[in-house]
Amino acid sequence: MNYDALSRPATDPVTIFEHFRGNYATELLTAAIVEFQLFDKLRTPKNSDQLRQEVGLKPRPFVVLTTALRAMGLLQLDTRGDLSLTPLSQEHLLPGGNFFVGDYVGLAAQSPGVRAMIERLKTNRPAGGEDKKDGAAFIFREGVESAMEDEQKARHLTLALAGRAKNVAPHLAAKLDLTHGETLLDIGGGTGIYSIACLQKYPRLKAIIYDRPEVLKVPREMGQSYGVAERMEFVSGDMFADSLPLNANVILLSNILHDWDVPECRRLIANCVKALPPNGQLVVHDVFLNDALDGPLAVALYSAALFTMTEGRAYSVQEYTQWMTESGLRVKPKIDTLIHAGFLTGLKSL
Ligand SMILES: C[S@@+](CC[C@H](N)C(=O)[O-])C[C@H]1O[C@@H](n2cnc3c(N)ncnc32)[C@H](O)[C@@H]1O
Repeated sequence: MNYDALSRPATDPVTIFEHFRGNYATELLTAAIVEFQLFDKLRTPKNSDQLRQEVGLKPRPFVVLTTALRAMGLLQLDTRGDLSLTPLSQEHLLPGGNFFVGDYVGLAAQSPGVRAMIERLKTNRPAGGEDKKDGAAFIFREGVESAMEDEQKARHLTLALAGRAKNVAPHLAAKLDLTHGETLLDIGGGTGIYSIACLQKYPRLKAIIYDRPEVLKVPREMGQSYGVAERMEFVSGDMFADSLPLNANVILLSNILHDWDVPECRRLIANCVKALPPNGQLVVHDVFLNDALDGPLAVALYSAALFTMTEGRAYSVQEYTQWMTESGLRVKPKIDTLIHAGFLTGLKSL
């Protein structure tokens, strides 16, 4: 009997993900206090870019750190771009204050997680990316040591994502209207579970799973188990360097753009739009920070996880909409799926 990718979990696993990512709050807060003395440097409000240069961080780590601290209610940003302390951080995180708790938080300063986070923030490089032993998880591009090129590691990492995908895919398939979808190109498709759910919902739909060669071994097996293999195609390539298949009228980027920095996101969106026919759709399925980049806290902490593992972070609807619009797409309002995720659909004009 075939597996069913459309049945939903009876309970919402979101809190498990939130507990699991809680360590990033400890790591970022401790790094801000102990390593960067960020609160001390903000005794008077300071332009955000000036503070960034003072602490010596590149834009991506600085955004990840300050987004989380703003989501924790410890920093605020005004309309001129000045960062300042909140009453909470003023009272408890300024050295010398009667109710200062920074030394207490500093007890975690030598923990391996905090040290690793400080290293990532300072270097702006993903864990394993320069390391021939491990390789970076989930990302491949020329010049980065990637775990996705190793059969066992690629399988392990890809199957680990299946746990999340099986919960979320039924929600995506229920809300993504593919009535006019003929072929869905799932770029960086991993297990292919999102496509498989759509194939089960839409019996005439076909799907192309595009990924690295070692990863593609997994969705080939999944297609058989879920009984949709005859409508699946598998194409290996480098989504940045190689041309994308041209025979799809819907392209899905599920949990892809959050792995990359802004220039790569813009490039990939532009490449997808080029590969689509007129009236084709680009679907960006991901997590979303709010447009002010000060929350929600759960997404800000997930952004830290993405930051340490990949070259990306979480982005806002406004950021994605800007990149999609500049590539010529008309973007529809976000629709939520599960576990802080949702999708934006961009329509290519005729
Ligand atoms: C975070 S996973 C997302 C998997 C799946 N779409 C999901 O939502 O669970 C990122 C995927 O992108 C693939 N990938 C990374 N860099 C790539 C590249 N340059 N070309 C093609 N695929 C790539 C990885 O192998 C991995 O399967």
